Amino acid sequence: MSYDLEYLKLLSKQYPSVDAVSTEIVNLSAIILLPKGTEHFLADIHGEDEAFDHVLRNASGVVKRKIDDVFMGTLSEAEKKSLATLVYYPREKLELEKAARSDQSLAAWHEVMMLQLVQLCRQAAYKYTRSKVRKAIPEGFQYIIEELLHENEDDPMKQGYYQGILDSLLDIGRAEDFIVAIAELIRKLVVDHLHIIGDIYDRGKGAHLVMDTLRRQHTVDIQWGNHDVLWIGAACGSDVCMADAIRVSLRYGNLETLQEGYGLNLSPLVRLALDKYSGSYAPTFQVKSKEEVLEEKDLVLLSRMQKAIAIIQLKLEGQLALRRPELGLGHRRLLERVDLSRGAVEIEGAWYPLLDKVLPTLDPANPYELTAEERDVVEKLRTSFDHATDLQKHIRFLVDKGGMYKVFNGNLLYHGGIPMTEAGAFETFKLAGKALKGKALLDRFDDCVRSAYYAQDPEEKAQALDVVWYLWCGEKSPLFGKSKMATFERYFVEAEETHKEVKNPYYALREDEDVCVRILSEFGLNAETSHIINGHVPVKVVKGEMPIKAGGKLITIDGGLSKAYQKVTGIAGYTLIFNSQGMHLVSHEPFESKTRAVQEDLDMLPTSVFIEKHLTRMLVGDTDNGALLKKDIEALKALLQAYRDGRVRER
Ligand SMILES: O=P(O)(O)OC[C@H]1O[C@](O)(COP(=O)(O)O)[C@@H](O)[C@@H]1O
Ligand SMILES: [Mn+2]
Repeated sequence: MSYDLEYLKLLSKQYPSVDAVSTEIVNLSAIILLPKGTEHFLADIHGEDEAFDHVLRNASGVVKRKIDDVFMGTLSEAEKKSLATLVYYPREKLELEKAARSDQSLAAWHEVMMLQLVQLCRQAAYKYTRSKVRKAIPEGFQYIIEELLHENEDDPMKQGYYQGILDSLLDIGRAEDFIVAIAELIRKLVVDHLHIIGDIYDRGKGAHLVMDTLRRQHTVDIQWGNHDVLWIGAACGSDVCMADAIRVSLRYGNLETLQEGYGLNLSPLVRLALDKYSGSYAPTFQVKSKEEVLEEKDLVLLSRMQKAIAIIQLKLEGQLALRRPELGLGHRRLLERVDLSRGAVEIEGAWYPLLDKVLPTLDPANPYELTAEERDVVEKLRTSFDHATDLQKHIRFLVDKGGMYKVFNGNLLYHGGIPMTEAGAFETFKLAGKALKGKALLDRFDDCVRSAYYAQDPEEKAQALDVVWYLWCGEKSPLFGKSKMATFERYFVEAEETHKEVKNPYYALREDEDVCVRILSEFGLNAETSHIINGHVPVKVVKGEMPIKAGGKLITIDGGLSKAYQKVTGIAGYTLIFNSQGMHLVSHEPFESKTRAVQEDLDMLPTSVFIEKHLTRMLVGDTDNGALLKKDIEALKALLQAYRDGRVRER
């Protein structure tokens, strides 16, 4: 490859001499020979912050495995568990020990723990360059940790020096801070890159806490799930997305995300609920699966609020279906098919009695029109969403770090599916008058989400926001992919056949290896070595379903990290781990609680489900980043040559 002289001159600003450029060439050439960093894949968190946090802290069992390796035969099982808890939750564990020990015993314990953590950290760091480890060390401890990692405490020449560092940390009261810092470093080193395959948001109470954790994560990418785009739409100005995001939260009694997390003011909705829905309501509006015991009167209020916002959602949804007929959401215009005098609704040609006939805000002549009071509620909620600083920060992060899909180190990651016909062809969908399918369709949807966030032109933004709603619940949405979202039917109709949401043919076809090969090729991947990593539909392990499909080409990792799904999966989530030696899928056992984890050294240790071992170790040079580094090395070599033959002068 030949390089433009101007480009080399520009590069010489960063590497101004033969020495500088040579050092960098040696450095990069060494890096590409190191084993690749470990990638972790998680999906379908659904707001379950404590289980998610634990899985991240214990690196899906990798931390415990490293402890077992390093301290085999030297520590008891109880000691190893206690050390593991210290790595996962250093602050909490330190507090517990402080309360339980005398000063003298505490100091002795600190010293032992510091030593053990350094040994463990060495093991976690061994496959990285010094420079990478240095950058990962928390502020304030760079020098000390680096020294300790690169000294051997058994070397008689260095013993005094090594011990001296630990003693002075104890002496000056910095032992606890040191332990917190090195535990954080260990956790960072074992998860080099995190991939989230969608649905951070939904029914669990802590999506906002998960988002905070993700923002602190050093490298992460997110493939949006349908619940995530619902919140993106809600935060960017779509009132129908906002109404539905609130409705789902209330349905699961999740006020934490709305109120504590984002400080959203729900009082206008409370007033509407009390004013219009103070009578009886169908049991389908009752709060589902709330663990904490709420008082009866609170539950009743939540149900009434849920009903009030559900009606607003159904009206706004009808308006959207009318203003964007091209999205094919006409079948969701159900309020116009409600006959209050008969107390029934017509769905696909059949009449069903309404489970709840108290619809005081419904005007049969204008079924999709909000009443003045409803309009006022929507406006006030909108103001609240627009001004929710933390929500807006989270959504910006979600948009910037997220996408419809990702191609990363030979794998294709997406939440739902690629819309397909029964015959197995990529199904087309028209967006802005253009029929699109496969990768092009996903790319266009991706653009729409970004426009929903960034577009300045109000009409462009409004169009994009309606597409975001479609992504949440549309039949040909790659993130949803079911014939309908039967929200109305679930609330108002008893007949179960109306609740059925028929999945896109993709979900059956993905069992077929040829189909997966075609999908991988569509995204420019070599199907021989690549995998599709999928979420969205919980794997029914209890019914014998396997997460590995299509001869290993597709791995679906929605294992029910969320408690709501554990009945169908029978496990408590999956993590896929992709390190230099291959791919490893593990399943988790249910997580009790952070409190019990800290107090009883309870862990959430995984069971191995599937392993695909590489014949040779995969090196940094074999990764996407490695390919970029190799290009950099070529350019640097050209610069070195240019210095040598005088075309570029050293600075
Ligand atoms: O159990 P609920 O609250 O009615 O929610 C069910 C809804 O959730 C969905 O399953 C969507 O959520 P997922 O993306 O997690 O599957 C819809 O298909 C369905 O209508
Ligand atoms: Mn989903």
